[in-house]
Amino acid sequence: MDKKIYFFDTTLRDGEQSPGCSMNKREKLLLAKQLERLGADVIEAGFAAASEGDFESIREIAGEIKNSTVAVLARTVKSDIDKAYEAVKDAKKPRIHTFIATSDIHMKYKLKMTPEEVVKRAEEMVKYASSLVPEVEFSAEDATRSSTDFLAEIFDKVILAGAKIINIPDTVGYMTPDKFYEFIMEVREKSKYLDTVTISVHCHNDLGLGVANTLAALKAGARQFECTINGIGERAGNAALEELAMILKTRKDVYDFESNIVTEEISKTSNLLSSITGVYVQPNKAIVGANAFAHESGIHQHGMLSNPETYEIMTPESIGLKETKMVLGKHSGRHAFRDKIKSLGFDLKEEEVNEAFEKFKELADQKKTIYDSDIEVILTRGINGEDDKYKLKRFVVNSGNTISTMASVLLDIDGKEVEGIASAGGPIDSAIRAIEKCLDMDITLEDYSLQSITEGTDALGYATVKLRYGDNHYLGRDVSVDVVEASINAYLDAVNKI
Ligand SMILES: CC(=O)SCCNC(=O)CCNC(=O)[C@H](O)C(C)(C)COP(=O)(O)OP(=O)(O)OC[C@H]1O[C@@H](n2cnc3c(N)ncnc32)[C@H](O)[C@@H]1OP(=O)(O)O
Ligand SMILES: CC(C)C(=O)C(=O)O
Repeated sequence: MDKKIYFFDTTLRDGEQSPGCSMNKREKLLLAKQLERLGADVIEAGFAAASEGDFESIREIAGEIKNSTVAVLARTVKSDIDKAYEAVKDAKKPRIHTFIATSDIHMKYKLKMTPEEVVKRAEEMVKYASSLVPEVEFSAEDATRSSTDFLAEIFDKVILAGAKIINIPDTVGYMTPDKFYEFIMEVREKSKYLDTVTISVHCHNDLGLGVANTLAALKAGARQFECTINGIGERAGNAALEELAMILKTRKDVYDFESNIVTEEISKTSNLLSSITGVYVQPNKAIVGANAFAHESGIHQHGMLSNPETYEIMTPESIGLKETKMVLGKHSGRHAFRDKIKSLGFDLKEEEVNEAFEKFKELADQKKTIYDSDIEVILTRGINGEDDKYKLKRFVVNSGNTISTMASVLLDIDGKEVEGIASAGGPIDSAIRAIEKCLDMDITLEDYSLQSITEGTDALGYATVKLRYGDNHYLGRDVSVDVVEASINAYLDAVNKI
């Protein structure tokens, strides 16, 4: 059998049926162009009869896209097909995709048509669409809850009427991989002509099996997949294009097929869709999630640094990412920490690395995410201070909107404990005054500033203090997630310099 797999992307049609994923004309065109760069064989641009806006978007996409087929969806209704034709007639490679439901429940309750009427309608409309464009696809909606005898019958009729692609959608995501394989094989056996056209599948993800069912269909002879970027689509979505593309690439030993997908465009396409719709994928989403190529735990990071294949079956470059992310956090070890230090340009002795590592672990216990700037601060500020004469032992600040602020600071001054208590404008002011009470020195606070230097509400506060003592000026700095602590230590840093 043919080894070529046709990727039919329906992000702009079924994907757009996801609540919150509507796109305007400009956005649809932007995405269509990116899908073309990604190598989608077919781009289903929309449902022309749905609205004037959708019609116009499809028309514009049809005029711009040259390398992919531009498909448009239509019910087996003449006016839908006319509208669909008007929308894609200028495309270099147009396709009309028409569908009608074939399961008993859909025919009886939704269409209110007999099976005979459904077959007749499908046959007539496929014939009509085939008189307009060279490529017509027919879908049997809710195929997987339809009788295989009935499917074989309707497929044979529409193939004779001109359908070139027959789609077997798992409309409600009811299939399991083994069952879907058997189902397709059974329809193929019962149909006279199905093997003369391209078999397609369109799997929904209601049971989380969209991709698995698509792969089973591939084994059963399907050669076109209908899928969407990030797996968006009606209800739980459709089979995710990026997952299918990377499965075919990574497990070529199991699925020896060819496709046109340029996998290096995957990350870009996924990001573009998210930024257009505002619907972002969960961090652990396969292939395109923020954590798909990120490692936090020490044992994994050590393995990755020794040989990336220890924990990665695909390279980040293969989906268009620059590199694997080594996320430093409380599960990280010295190997990754040392590597990060080097990449930030620091050349430290082993004892300094160990000392900084301890500080980093302390910080990681307090902060969810450790940014490069956090590490830089630890490296520039956090690895000295042991020989200081003035050290903070403890501080307590009482503050609120209905009480006056009170700070108590306990210092270790040359091995002796000295406590100061003060009440002033706010927590930082009170703490500084409390320190001043501990010191028998004529110091003037000339300047003070506090900056958030990392991200998030748990960001590190960077305090800078400028003191005058005699004729000289002394600068002190410190950093902490607690801004009062950072301020006290910055003050003491300057005092120690005195
Ligand atoms: C499984 C899928 O994803 S199928 C695609 C689903 N996508 C969409 O529905 C998005 C676009 N749809 C729309 O904008 C609207 O539904 C329209 C414009 C197509 C039709 O709107 P309305 O005329 O107001 O009809 P409404 O949507 O309420 O009902 C659907 C009608 O189409 C009929 N119908 C449904 N599917 C088909 C079909 N494949 N072929 C023929 N008729 C169909 C229904 O029986 C119903 O007919 P009725 O109005 O005579 O009762
Ligand atoms: C129109 C068809 C292909 C569809 O979207 C479905 O059955 O889910």
